[in-house]
Amino acid sequence: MPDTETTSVRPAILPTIASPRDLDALSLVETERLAGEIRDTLCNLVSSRSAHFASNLGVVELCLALHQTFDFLSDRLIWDTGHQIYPHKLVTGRFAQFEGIRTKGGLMGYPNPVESDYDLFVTGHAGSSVATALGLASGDDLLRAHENRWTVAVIGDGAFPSGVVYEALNNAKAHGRRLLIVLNDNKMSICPRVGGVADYLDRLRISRVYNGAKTEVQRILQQIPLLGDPTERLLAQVKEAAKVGLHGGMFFEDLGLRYFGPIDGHNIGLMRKYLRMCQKSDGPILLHVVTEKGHGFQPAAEDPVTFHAPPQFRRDVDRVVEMKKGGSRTYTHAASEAIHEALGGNDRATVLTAAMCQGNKLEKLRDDFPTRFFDTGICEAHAVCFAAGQAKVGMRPIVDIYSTFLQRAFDHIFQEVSLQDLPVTFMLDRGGLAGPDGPTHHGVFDLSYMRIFPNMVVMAPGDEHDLRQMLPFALKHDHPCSVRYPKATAVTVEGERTPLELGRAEVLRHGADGAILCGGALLPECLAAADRLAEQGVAMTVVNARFVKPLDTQTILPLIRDLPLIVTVEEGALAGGFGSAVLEAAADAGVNTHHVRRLGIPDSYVEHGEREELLSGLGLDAAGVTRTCQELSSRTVPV
Ligand SMILES: Cc1ncc(C[n+]2csc(CCOP(=O)(O)OP(=O)(O)O)c2C)c(N)n1
Ligand SMILES: CC(=O)[C@@H](O)[C@H](O)COP(=O)(O)O
Ligand SMILES: [Mg+2]
Repeated sequence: MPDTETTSVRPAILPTIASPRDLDALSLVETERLAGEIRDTLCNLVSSRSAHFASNLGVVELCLALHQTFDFLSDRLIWDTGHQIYPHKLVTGRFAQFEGIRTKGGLMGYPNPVESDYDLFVTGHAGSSVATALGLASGDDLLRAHENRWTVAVIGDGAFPSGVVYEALNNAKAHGRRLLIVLNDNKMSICPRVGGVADYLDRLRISRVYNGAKTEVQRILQQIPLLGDPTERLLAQVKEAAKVGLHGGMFFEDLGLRYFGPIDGHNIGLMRKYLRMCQKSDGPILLHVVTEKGHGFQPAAEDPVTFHAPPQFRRDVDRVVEMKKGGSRTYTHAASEAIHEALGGNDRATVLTAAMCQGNKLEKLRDDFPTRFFDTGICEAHAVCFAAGQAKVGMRPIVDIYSTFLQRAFDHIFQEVSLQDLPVTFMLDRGGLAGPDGPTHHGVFDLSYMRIFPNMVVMAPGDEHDLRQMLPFALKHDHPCSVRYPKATAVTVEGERTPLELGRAEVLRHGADGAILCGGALLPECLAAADRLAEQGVAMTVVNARFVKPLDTQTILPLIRDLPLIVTVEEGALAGGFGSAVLEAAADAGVNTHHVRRLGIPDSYVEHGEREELLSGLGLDAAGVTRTCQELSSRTVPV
């Protein structure tokens, strides 16, 4: 791709903002100018690498209004999910480091308390902000009520249907005396938001009740000065307005929250007035703010799906000149094609996504099988129960989901699926290191958490060839199954392959000096390591385990018994993963394991960076596997 065509002017105000308190000196006009500079900075960033974009463009004014109203060194702020945190980072002292965001060693693409006191939790999963904020508000109330600190949760309309939000709303009246929930409604999740809550929010935008309230609240707000004077007397009138039911949002009101809005989330002056009104009031409050995802950059506003996290692109002012092409074919493509074939060949097969239609490349499935495609919204627990229900009555649901997000549904995998022994198939995408999204998105626990459930078959394809066989296998198997694959280019290992059989591994190389047992898609790395070692005269056996459960003990145990060194390899947590399964099986069979080494993710969180560099740092690339085998072979003790 040619060099970026930079059309932006150097920011003048943004570099002077060392902390949000520097925003206090800005006039409204200067604040609006700053909003433009922030947008320009965001545009420049995605000219050099893929990053979350449209969501950030949409919250620039909201972010500025919040920081100009509250002091988030004492008040508390949580951005739900955290993918829209870039403007916040830019005004909380991180402008100078911003260029390196999402690169190894650079700023995280999500909130990170290590970077700033303005970030409270490392997050990346959606929906938890309201509950966490309620806890903060409650704790502050218990510990320092006299300080009148406010807690603000900003949550998007995509995240808002998450079940945990309602669990928190249910408690909000009791504990949220100084809780403000800002509902950022841009009519979008990554794809258009779906479901009854979305419909309700749409109705709130247009209801006549709301229009009446708007007029009334506007009248009161007109009397609230932008800066300075106390507003208590006016709030009494707002309370009255609420009492007589002039507001929309009765659902929230009935739960004990005060509902204000919807208001224009790109009008900084108006938002500051509303926020000040909230600040002078009692919580819990829900402020409904309407924004446009991609605001300020026309192509993103017109196509927020593509521009949620677009590939690198070159722009000319408000125009995309060139967008980096799609790149290589990934395991996600392979899985999506396999699911398409499955639905095509089996009327009982359905596919479920929890708001990741785009990420899982399910658009074609959605269009070709509209009655058997289900988007539950960001509601993973619901998706799993829903799948269990479908399976119970004879369907063959495929839950296509990121490994990390399925963690939300742990208890339902246990109770609704595994305990009932229902034939639900989990296609676990991003099983492994997710790259620039970092620790919130790395899918490194699924082998450990899936393996513990009775009835569950746990598969880890070594390559695309395996993956393509595993889905049809799962759909024929009358029990729960999972198939996990990484966010990586799909590879097919050359040579003759053995057909897939339950609980059977595949031996791809034979060698008497040791064995590499591979549990998943690092298989090409293991084969490359074996090649390098062969060049040095070390002949390694390479096993493609395919099944982490049931484990092929028939193949694996004799190797451990007979060969002088064994290395297990997996792109997952060592605790409880594939290597653990191998050690457990050996221990249970009384086989000595002193010469077994496990390679995988250690007991710590892996930072963000490109997947390849992270794998290399963990010794999980061909060079690392080779190194481990060399080290072991040089101090091999006879078995
Ligand atoms: C538990 C969980 N599931 C799925 C995702 C993937 N995801 C990230 S952002 C997003 C859409 C969020 O929509 P919204 O909250 O409205 O924010 P917007 O991008 O519109 O600003 C989704 C589905 C996630 N981060 N966490
Ligand atoms: C914020 C979020 O959770 C998603 O936008 C995620 O970053 C998508 O990841 P992929 O790029 O791997 O689909
Ligand atoms: Mg949204």
